[in-house]
Amino acid sequence: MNDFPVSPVGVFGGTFDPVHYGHLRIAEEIAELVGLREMRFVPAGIPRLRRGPEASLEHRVEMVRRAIDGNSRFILDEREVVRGGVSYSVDTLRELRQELGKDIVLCFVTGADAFIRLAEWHRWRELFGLCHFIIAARPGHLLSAENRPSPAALPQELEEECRERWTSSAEILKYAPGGLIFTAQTTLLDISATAIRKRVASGKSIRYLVPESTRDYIAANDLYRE
Ligand SMILES: Nc1ncnc2c1ncn2[C@@H]1O[C@H](COP(=O)(O)OP(=O)(O)OP(=O)(O)O)[C@@H](O)[C@H]1O
Ligand SMILES: O=C(O)c1ccc[n+]([C@@H]2O[C@H](COP(=O)([O-])O)[C@@H](O)[C@H]2O)c1
Repeated sequence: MNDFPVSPVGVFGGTFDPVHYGHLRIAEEIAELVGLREMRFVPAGIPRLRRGPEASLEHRVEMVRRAIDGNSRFILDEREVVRGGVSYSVDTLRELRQELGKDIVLCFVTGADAFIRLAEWHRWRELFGLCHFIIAARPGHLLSAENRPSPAALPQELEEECRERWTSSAEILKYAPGGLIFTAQTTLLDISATAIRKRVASGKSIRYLVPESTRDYIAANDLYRE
């Protein structure tokens, strides 16, 4: 426990194939709501538990770099692509804790769809010793009346591990380096990278789903065309 509030650091891991306004908007709202001193966008090298990605690592990183440019709280953290190979969040969080210190508050951001699969992650129980989780609702993965993923959506071992960790107070997160789970009431945006890739492949517009920098980059590099 920290004796005084510590301004947390957000860690937003993703495949970002490509980054879109769903990511950017929840990152902005969570940074504001939780009072993050920074939000680190961490593009995955080779992501676990999914096929792909379609765009190369360099392209995905570059799209994130351009999309967050100009937001002083948003930072590109390239450690997973530099590390190479399959990306394990436990390695990333361990490194960050070592660099930033044992008292720093780390908040790992996930959409509800990603969180319900947490028990499939590498050394997943260790994650709670390293960070808090901030869950963003996502259309199709709505939250229960208690503002959590419905217990029925969580596998039993995850539900049990989470049971004593839920908090409805963003303020309380600042007093412990990790171990709690908070659901953020962010704007529901039905935007996914899958739908964006499909739209590009079929020659449809992606304007207003992604920043203009991302749209320009995809066009200039001929990404996601079949
Ligand atoms: N529209 C959204 N609302 C809330 N969370 C989101 C949204 N889009 C992505 N996320 C979350 O952001 C993180 C990174 O997402 P990712 O880069 O895989 O994008 P995606 O749109 O889910 O991609 P794909 O469609 O390729 O699976 C995940 O935790 C995911 O749940
Ligand atoms: O560490 C793991 O085993 C692990 C398994 C699946 C996903 N993750 C992380 O979760 C984040 C979101 O993943 P994704 O596939 O939804 O883009 C991203 O940072 C991934 O590296 C991590």
